[in-house]
Amino acid sequence: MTVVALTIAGSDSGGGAGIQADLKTFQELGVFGTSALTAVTAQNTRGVHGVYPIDAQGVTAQIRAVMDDFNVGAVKTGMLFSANIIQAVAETLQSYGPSALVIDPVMIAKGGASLLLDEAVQAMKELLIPLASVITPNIPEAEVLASMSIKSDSDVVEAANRLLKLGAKAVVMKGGHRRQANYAEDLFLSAAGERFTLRSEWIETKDTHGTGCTFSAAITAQIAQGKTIAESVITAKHFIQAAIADGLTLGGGHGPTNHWAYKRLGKTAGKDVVLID
Ligand SMILES: Nc1ncnc2c1ncn2[C@@H]1O[C@H](COP(=O)(O)OP(=O)(O)OP(=O)(O)O)[C@@H](O)[C@H]1O
Ligand SMILES: Cc1ncc(CO)c(N)n1
Repeated sequence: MTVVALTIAGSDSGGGAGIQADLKTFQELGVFGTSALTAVTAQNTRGVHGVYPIDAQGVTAQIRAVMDDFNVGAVKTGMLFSANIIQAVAETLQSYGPSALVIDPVMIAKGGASLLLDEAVQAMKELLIPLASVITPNIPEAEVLASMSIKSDSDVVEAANRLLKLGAKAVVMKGGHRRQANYAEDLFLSAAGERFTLRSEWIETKDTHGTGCTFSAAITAQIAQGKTIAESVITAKHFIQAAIADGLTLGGGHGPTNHWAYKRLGKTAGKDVVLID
């Protein structure tokens, strides 16, 4: 049976992040990808040159078109831009009953451009995060959502617990903005009490455009295929490690990761990833 996933996110004309990264990742992991566009960005590896949001009604209509016609196994959200769009997404998804929902709370692109208005943060916390099967903030996003600064390991745990209190069933605190010696470490915590760290070797590269989108899309593809949240996060870490390690060196700025690497490498993909209880 063909498994279907839906991404609700922005377009990256440069193809490394956003909806393009999501659809490529779904494809590589054997899932049929559908999409609802929230905004068009004029973007490349060097930065974001313009943001053109879709109106909330248009976002709702896209989600309805997909949900009314397909049996969607899992949904992910990326760039949502405004409070209006967040409200439309939350209400529309809820009207179909509970879905497996991965929230990547995208806020700022690598070059510093804002992909979420300040006014939208509250809507994200109140309307969307309570629906999350798992939320995958990077450290700056976790600081905003948990209203605290994150410096130490215990801050990471405290912020994760605050996000669980907002209603997410699980959280992955991504470590790409908080290098630990030679490692990139992501902390997984669930409301049911599971906890582990995924550690991989830190890769020296500037080609990290879209790492977060790719990682959360890989989680979504796995959940759609019936894996548990924890299993999905582990596979996604292998996927992103392989994709960063085999970066494509395209463009003059932060190049995209390599979505082909995971499948090509087979069992050796992300082989340095270690799970620490
Ligand atoms: N240099 C690196 N080496 C190894 N793993 C990395 C590196 N940078 C990021 N990662 C991993 O990539 C994944 C995404 O983390 P990151 O914190 O970069 O997300 P992000 O900031 O949301 O990405 P983006 O905004 O570019 O989409 C995590 O699993 C993280 O550990
Ligand atoms: C459209 C879009 N979504 C997400 C990100 C975050 O990487 C980006 N740069 N662009």
